[in-house]
Order: sequence, then C-alpha cells, then structure tokens
Amino acid sequence: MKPLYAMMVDITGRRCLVVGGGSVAERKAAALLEAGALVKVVSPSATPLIQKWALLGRVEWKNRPYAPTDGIGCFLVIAATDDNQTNEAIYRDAKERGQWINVVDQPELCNFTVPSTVKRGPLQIAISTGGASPSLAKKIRQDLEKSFGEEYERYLGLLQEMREKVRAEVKDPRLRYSLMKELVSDEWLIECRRDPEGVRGKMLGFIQSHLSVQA
Ligand SMILES: C[C@@]1(CC(=O)O)C2=NC(=C\c3[nH]c(c(CCC(=O)O)c3CC(=O)O)Cc3[nH]c(c(CC(=O)O)c3CCC(=O)O)/C=C3\N/C(=C\2)[C@@H](CCC(=O)O)[C@]3(C)CC(=O)O)/[C@H]1CCC(=O)O
Ligand SMILES: NC(=O)c1ccc[n+]([C@@H]2O[C@H](COP(=O)([O-])OP(=O)(O)OC[C@H]3O[C@@H](n4cnc5c(N)ncnc54)[C@H](O)[C@@H]3O)[C@@H](O)[C@H]2O)c1
Repeated sequence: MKPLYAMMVDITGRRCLVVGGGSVAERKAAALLEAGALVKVVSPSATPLIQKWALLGRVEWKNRPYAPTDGIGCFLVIAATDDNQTNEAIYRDAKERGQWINVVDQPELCNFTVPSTVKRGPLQIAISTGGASPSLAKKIRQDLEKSFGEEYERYLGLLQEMREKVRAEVKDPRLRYSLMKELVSDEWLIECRRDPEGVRGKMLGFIQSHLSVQA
C-alpha cells in the first residue's frame, strides 16, 4: 500500500469533471460542490439529484458518453463510470494533462483518494484507511459524527471570532495564549449546547474581564 500525504485543497471556483452519473458519481460531485468547485458531469444517465442540480444550474450535465476533450481545463477528474475501458481512458487522458485523477474503484489508477469526512462548519475530520477498507472509514465517520455534534459548528465560529478579538486586543502573548486555551474546553462546548443564544455574550464577558485586568 502506498503511503499517502493528507492535504486540504482549495478548489473554490475550479473546474472539476465527474464522469458517470450513478450513486458514486453523485456522492463525489456533492463533495466537490460543497467545496465550491464548478462541477461538470458527463454521463448518458444521471441520478434524480444530479438531474435536479443540472436544472438548478448547480452542475453542468452533459447527457452523453465521455469524450477525451471533456477534461480540458479541469483541475481534477473523477472517473465513476461502471465501464472499465472508459475509466482507463479517462485515467490516461488526465495523466497526460498532469491532472489530479481518481478512478473510484481502482486505487492503482488514482493519484488522490477521497477520504470519508465529518463536517461541522469549518471543522473537517477526514478519515483515510489508505484504501484498505472504505467501509471502515465510513463506520469511523458515523461514530465520530456522534461524538462531534452539530454544536461544534457554532463553537468553532465563536472561537474564530474570539481569537480575532484576542489577537487584536491582547498585547501580552502569554495572556493571548492562555485565553485561547481556556476558551477551548468542555465547559464552553457544553455551554454552546445548553445556551446557544447566550454563549457568545458569555465568551465576550470572559475576555473582557481579562482585558480590564490588562488595562
Ligand atoms: C470514504 C469514501 C469516500 C467517497 O467515496 O466519497 C470512499 N469509499 C466510500 C464508500 C465505499 N466504497 C466502497 C464501498 C463498498 C464496501 C467496501 O468495499 O468496503 C463503500 C461503502 C458504502 O458504499 O457503503 C467500495 C470501494 N471503494 C474503493 C474500492 C476499490 C478498492 O478498494 O480496490 C471499492 C470496492 C469496489 C468493488 O467492490 O469492486 C476505493 C476507494 N474508496 C475510497 C473512498 C477511497 C479509499 C478511502 C480510504 O482510504 O478508505 C478509494 C481507494 C478511492 C476513492 O474512491 O477515492 C466512501 C465512504 C463515504 C462515507 O463516509 O459514507
Ligand atoms: N455504489 C457503490 O457504493 C459503489 C461502491 C464502490 C464501487 N462502486 C463501483 O463504482 C462504479 C460506479 O458505481 P455506481 O453505483 O455509481 O454505478 P452506476 O451503475 O449507478 O453508475 C454508472 C454510471 O456510469 C455511466 N456511464 C457508463 N458508461 C459511461 C461512459 N462511457 N461515459 C460516461 N458515463 C458512463 C452510466 O450512465 C451510469 O450513470 C461501478 O464500477 C461500481 O462497481 C460502486
């Protein structure tokens, strides 16, 4: 098994090609859309959701089989057809253009794989088994989703806001560090769950009390 390098890639506004229109293509296209990519789907059939995206203009759907020119100008390519010969042709075309290529059920024809991901706003926990067991990656995601609840999105948004405030207003680096450390605690997380509306005010109050000491 090849060692893999984990990386978070900015694909906003980048053209990405998904070939195939089945459930796997839909899942891969959904992840690309969530990351802000411009997605083109090429397939003579498509799931109802892909068709809906096409109607809404969220994806460009070419209702026909793959053609070698489809990938021109694309940042990355995903081959998710059920036809091996087509998948291999997509791989060769992408490789020639130096593109990122993922052939869904052929890890040897991938220069990147897609991890299973827990998303809570900007928090992303990506799980890779290095291709050993995608089913295990999925199970670990489902387990983590139970531990990392929806409140993490609000909590992380608040931490970001408080961090900016602390960086702008606290001059002493030690105090800055200890404030951020104290905001990252189970107590605040529980507060996000218990009092989602009031927690922001309490955090601001907590920081303010230390700023008064500083002044
Ligand atoms: C994580 C996830 C992301 C995503 O696809 O979005 C993903 N596969 C998912 C699900 C899943 N895939 C498969 C099953 C059926 C059960 C099973 O076989 O286990 C299930 C489970 C299900 O569908 O319930 C079958 C399968 N997948 C691959 C092969 C070929 C092979 O292993 O050789 C075969 C056998 C095909 C055959 O039977 O011939 C290959 C890959 N699949 C990967 C990713 C990459 C490695 C990730 C890693 O490091 O683990 C890699 C290498 C390439 C890639 O596709 O990027 C997503 C879970 C999303 C979630 O969280 O819900
Ligand atoms: N469904 C799964 O969870 C799963 C998991 C692992 C692997 N796979 C494999 O991944 C592949 C895709 O899975 P799926 O469930 O989405 O399959 P699917 O049969 O639902 O979809 C295949 C799609 O490929 C399209 N297609 C076929 N030939 C094409 C061509 N020449 N150009 C463009 N599009 C073409 C078809 O129109 C169809 O939309 C299959 O090989 C499958 O064995 C599926």
